[in-house]
Amino acid sequence: MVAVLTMSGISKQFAVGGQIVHALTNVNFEINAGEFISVLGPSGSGKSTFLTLAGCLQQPTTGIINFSGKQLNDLTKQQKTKFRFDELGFILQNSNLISFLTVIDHFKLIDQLSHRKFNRFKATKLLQDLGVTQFTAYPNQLSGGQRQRVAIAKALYNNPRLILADEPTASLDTKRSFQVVDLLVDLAHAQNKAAVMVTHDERLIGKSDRVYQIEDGRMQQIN
Ligand SMILES: Nc1ncnc2c1ncn2[C@@H]1O[C@H](COP(=O)(O)OP(=O)(O)OP(=O)(O)O)[C@@H](O)[C@H]1O
Repeated sequence: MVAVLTMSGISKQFAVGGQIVHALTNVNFEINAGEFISVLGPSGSGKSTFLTLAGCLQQPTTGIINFSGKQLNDLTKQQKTKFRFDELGFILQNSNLISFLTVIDHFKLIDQLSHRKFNRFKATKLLQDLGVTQFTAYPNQLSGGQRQRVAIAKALYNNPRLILADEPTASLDTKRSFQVVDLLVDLAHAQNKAAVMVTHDERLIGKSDRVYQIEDGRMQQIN
């Protein structure tokens, strides 16, 4: 087994109005290449804090985060930005698409930023696999569900080693939700990716290799 992400003894505290909020307490987590892991938790339990730490978007108060043997705590701001772009695929609740770019232009932009030739075949295949065919539409011409599927395709486009999905099915109907989860599971298994999905929806965790639960900032494996 090849560990992609290891979080050891992670705690995160915030100072709010003279009080300390313990968002995460002594979290230990590991995900290997080829694994699909679900993290279940109610609102305010620490799920977003967990994902932002895993995604190198903020620093833990204590603890060590390793990505394929590299300590993320040690990276400079610039190195972190490059690391996120090269290695991570983020799927958020809201699609965060750029209003003045068409669907296909979002993929052209990713290739431009990477100084690569645009791979139209790869972009359209990914979109079609997710049920999106409106390649020349602008975000405001799509439904919320369609926008989210474009965002998922975007996250997968750079072929990331780790996929971090924050309630990725929040704006999708039941059928599409299961399709998206199936796609993430397939990606993990067939392409040896590590994928973490944070969700409150227990119906979606059936195909997970492992399930963690997070409550009041404490995380434990339940399955
Ligand atoms: N930047 C911050 N400053 C102060 N407190 C914070 C900050 N970020 C998170 N918290 C607190 O940490 C705790 C965990 O929050 P977090 O957003 O990680 O939970 P969550 O499970 O993602 O919730 P939700 O599902 O509602 O988004 C909460 O008590 C929250 O108020």
